[in-house]
Amino acid sequence: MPGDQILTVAQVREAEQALIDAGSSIDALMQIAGRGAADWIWRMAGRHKVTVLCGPGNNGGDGYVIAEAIRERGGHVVVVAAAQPGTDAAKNARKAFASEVLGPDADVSGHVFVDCLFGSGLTRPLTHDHAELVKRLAATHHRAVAVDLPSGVQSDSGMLLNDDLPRYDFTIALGAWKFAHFLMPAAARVGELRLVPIGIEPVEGAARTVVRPRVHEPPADAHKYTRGLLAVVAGKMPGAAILASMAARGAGAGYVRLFADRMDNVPVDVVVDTGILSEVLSDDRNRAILVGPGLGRDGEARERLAIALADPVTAVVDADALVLLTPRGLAERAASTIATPHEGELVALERAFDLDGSGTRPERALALARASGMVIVAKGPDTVIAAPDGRLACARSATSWLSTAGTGDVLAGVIASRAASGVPAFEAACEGVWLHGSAARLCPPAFTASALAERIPAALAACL
Ligand SMILES: NC(=O)C1=CN([C@@H]2O[C@H](COP(=O)(O)OP(=O)(O)OC[C@H]3O[C@@H](n4cnc5c(N)ncnc54)[C@H](O)[C@@H]3O)[C@@H](O)[C@H]2O)[C@@H](O)CC1
Ligand SMILES: Nc1ncnc2c1ncn2[C@@H]1O[C@H](COP(=O)(O)OP(=O)(O)O)[C@@H](O)[C@H]1O
Ligand SMILES: [K+]
Repeated sequence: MPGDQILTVAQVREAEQALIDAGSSIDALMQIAGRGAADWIWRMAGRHKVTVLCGPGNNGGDGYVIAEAIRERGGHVVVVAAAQPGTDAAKNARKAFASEVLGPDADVSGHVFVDCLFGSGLTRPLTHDHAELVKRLAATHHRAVAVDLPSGVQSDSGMLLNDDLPRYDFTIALGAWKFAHFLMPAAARVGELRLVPIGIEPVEGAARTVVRPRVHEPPADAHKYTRGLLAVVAGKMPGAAILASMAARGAGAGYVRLFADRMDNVPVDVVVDTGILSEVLSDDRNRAILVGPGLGRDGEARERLAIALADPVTAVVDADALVLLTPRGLAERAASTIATPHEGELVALERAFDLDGSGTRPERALALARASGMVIVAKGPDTVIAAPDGRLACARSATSWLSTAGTGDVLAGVIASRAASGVPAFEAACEGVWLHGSAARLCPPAFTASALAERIPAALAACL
């Protein structure tokens, strides 16, 4: 779906050029983009006052188109020009706006502030005057909407080029998503996201957003083994593996078997095996294995990890196992491996695989995926999933209530369950991330990891 793709500035330019080569024009694309954005703003503002701040480039051009579209509908709209239009398309859009344009010193307030100062063309920090103007207008309006990107944000990295930029209620992406819509720190400022399509074709090799998976009911003749047997390897602190098992039970696998030393404190519907790990794993009905939550980091943990990685099924490697993992430990693996590091574990893995950790989060995740041969789920407020073959996906920011102990164990369990259900590694990782974020939305505030695990089936229900 072209609507899922996330493009770099260079990819957007190339894609827009392809549309122009095929007979369109920048002016025509600006009309489609601006009028599409105006539809969203109209829904938000109705007849309340809208102030559009226009910059010198094509983002400013979009602003004049938006203002004219709202004016034509009878809305109350004011344009503040931070600078004169500099591109031909922006000049044409300015000419077509049939109302007054105010200078940057005008004292304006209103309901909705629309930021069309700079978009993807921003290459350096906003000047002091521009930054102050954006902040002032955001403060004198009830709601703030960024068109394409909040001004002051770097499109490809999500970095903020200025301090102290406003937070927006909405960001309306034009043509395609940009990385800054998903990557921190920008992702914390964009608010709700909307996309206005302008006819951009699918771009080969483009990153994608994590979207709701399509999940099918088990076939009529399904039994627990055909739905997938998942082995969860516990260790020193069995609580984490129990949590992962509980989450896994609700994410599709037919049978979750926990390998642990003890049977106490385990919910009745988690099956525990206290046998010898290599024998538990030699069961050829196993479809996936999860190792790491609560594993510990001693010699026994190392041994359990080695046995798990020797198993010829998809492995999800999390928590302590990520710290113990070495390139040698993966050398013999033929089956897929999915690693789910948070930032600290990502740094440890980069060191283990001799990577310098430079670049944006997607670039780092891709470099690690290529170097290690694993699918990398770089989790955090801006979760990124990368595959060794170059596929890349970014998740929409999930609720920050997820920042509580044990939610990572839940994520690992859900991904492992999707893999056990027969979903290939990269897709299982994306599905797991989506289900995890969606279950979190279904929880009340200050939820616990076990409450999150209990909501996984409700999240799954939305995918049927
Ligand atoms: N190219 C196209 O076909 C379309 C582009 N569209 C819009 O065009 C935007 C990109 O337009 P532009 O490339 O003109 O870029 P912008 O409007 O984002 O920026 C304008 C120009 O300002 C200069 N500049 C960069 N940083 C600056 C700073 N801190 N202070 C002062 N000047 C600075 C740069 O030379 C840049 O090209 C997109 O974000 C989108 O809103 C849409 O209208 C859809 C069609
Ligand atoms: N501020 C945040 N916003 C959104 N999601 C978050 C935030 N902080 C953590 N998360 C998510 O919560 C989970 C935390 O995992 P992790 O750090 O491994 O915690 P734990 O080890 O306690 O289980 C990850 O899925 C991560 O993406
Ligand atoms: K903008």
